[in-house]
Amino acid sequence: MVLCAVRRQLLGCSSSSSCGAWARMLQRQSSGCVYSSTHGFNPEEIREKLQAFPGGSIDLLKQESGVAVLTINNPSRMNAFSGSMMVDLEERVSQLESWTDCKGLIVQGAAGTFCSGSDLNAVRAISNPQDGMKMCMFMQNALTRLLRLPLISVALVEGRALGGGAELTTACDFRLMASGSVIQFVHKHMGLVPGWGGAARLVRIVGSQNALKLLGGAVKVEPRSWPADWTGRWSPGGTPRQRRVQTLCYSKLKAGSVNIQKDLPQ
Ligand SMILES: CCCC(=O)SCCNC(=O)CCNC(=O)[C@H](O)C(C)(C)COP(=O)(O)OP(=O)(O)OC[C@H]1O[C@@H](n2cnc3c(N)ncnc32)[C@H](O)[C@@H]1OP(=O)(O)O
Repeated sequence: MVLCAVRRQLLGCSSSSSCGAWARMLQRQSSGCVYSSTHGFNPEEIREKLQAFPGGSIDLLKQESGVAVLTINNPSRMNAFSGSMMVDLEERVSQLESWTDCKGLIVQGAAGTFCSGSDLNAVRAISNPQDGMKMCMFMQNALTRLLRLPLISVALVEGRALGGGAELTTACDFRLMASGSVIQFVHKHMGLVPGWGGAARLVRIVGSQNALKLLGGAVKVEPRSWPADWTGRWSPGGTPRQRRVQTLCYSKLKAGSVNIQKDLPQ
């Protein structure tokens, strides 16, 4: 029965309302973290340390439509992630994991920009490599769980997505870029590698050659230079999954909360 339900879901069956629920339940069972105690990782310990760097918030709006909106909210620092926001993110992901009716997720930044990555003040204050590593493990776990949520997720990029902000966009199924927006893996300027798992996810999205170019050159990705199949920008064809997310995004965009990118249908 389980296999049958999965198969029906894979075949795009929509006749049974329980079909999607089954698949979501199974996917939820297979979701999990990258790092656990077997890797010497103690989330409670790093949570406590991260809370010492407060500021901003990660806000979750659960809409009756089953579409959730996750907002990175720290405008005075261009939505950089403070330590407490990292803990917030993990909590919001847990809330989404237990919201079984959630169908779609929009990840956006507050006040017209997406996210400028890790809060550099917190990064500097986490002064030893061990804690830096634990912070990265914590974020990799949270973003892996975000990506594995059994729903369609889209990063709505307005303004800049830099460093960890660029990595965050790779933890969504799709990236939708407003005109004038930029995604840039600026890590190399600081002698860093993407510590939030963004490099591995980027390879899956754009392939290893393109990922090397984007990471090694800190190339600015702008809406026109980011091919449609990387972003999931509107196109008449596409897979049923792409069409569903496009419809979802379009209704959100029509509602007026972000600027409509020129190449979206009017
Ligand atoms: C594994 C994760 C690795 C990482 O994410 S490392 C962080 C990577 N991100 C960055 O390097 C971005 C650094 N920020 C910038 O380049 C610029 O601030 C940015 C985003 C282009 C915006 O430039 P402008 O529009 O000129 O605005 P601004 O520089 O005056 O910034 C406004 C206020 O926001 C602050 N801010 C921006 N990004 C921040 C960050 N990541 N951490 C901490 N504070 C940050 C900035 O310091 C400024 O604050 P204040 O008004 O001077 O008090």
